[in-house]
Amino acid sequence: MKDCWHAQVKSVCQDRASRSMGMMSKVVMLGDLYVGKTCLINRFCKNMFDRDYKATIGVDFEIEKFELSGVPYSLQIWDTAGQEKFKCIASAYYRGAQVIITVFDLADIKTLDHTRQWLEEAMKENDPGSCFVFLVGTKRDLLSSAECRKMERDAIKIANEMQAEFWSVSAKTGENVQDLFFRVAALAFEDAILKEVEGVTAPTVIGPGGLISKTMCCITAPSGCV
Ligand SMILES: Nc1nc2c(ncn2[C@@H]2O[C@H](COP(=O)(O)OP(=O)(O)OP(=O)(O)O)[C@@H](O)[C@H]2O)c(=O)[nH]1
Repeated sequence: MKDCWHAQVKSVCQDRASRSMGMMSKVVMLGDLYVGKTCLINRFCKNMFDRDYKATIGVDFEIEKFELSGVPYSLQIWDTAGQEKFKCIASAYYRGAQVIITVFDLADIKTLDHTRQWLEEAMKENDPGSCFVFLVGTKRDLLSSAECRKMERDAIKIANEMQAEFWSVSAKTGENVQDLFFRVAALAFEDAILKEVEGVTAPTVIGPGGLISKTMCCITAPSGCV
């Protein structure tokens, strides 16, 4: 069965690769103003960090291109404004997300409390269970290791409630930023391929993903597949 699943995945990848047919997944970043959403995207997509704050007006997006198992693959990363006055514009872009990243500032506990509300808003526009959810604490560089561990304990509780994967990062130093987005890409890519493989039911939880770089990816079979 596992061999059969691998063969089907391989055939979908080969077919797409031979036809140079790309795949794309939509990622939506949300969270309070000033938590560092734009900086996180800029660190990953442009390897840059800007210490000056420029509020996002409504929404913005970046496309990051990869090649996974020979298949051209892109993440369309939507950066939404945290300011209340732009909420109605930004929420129009929540629909159809494969991945929702709720972002908070590790140095500001109230932004962590607000992540539940942000996720609730995003899930009004998406079907339950249709998205991978990440909870990401930013500005890790501003905290001592002890402060960081304390915040992370609180954040993990909320991540468990949200059924989200928790990551602690810094856009300033770049710590964990690339690993976070590679993990996002691996999960979203596996999910997109699974949906294409006929007769395979997508599992609720997908395994640890594969090793992924901008030029290669190794896909693991879902845990439910024997
Ligand atoms: N020290 C430190 N500062 C950061 C980090 N990430 C962002 N900042 C700073 O935090 C401020 C806000 O960052 P943005 O990325 O603009 O925040 P945002 O969440 O996109 O804000 P809105 O667009 O209003 O929703 C800026 O002054 C950044 O320089 C980080 O990892 N470490």
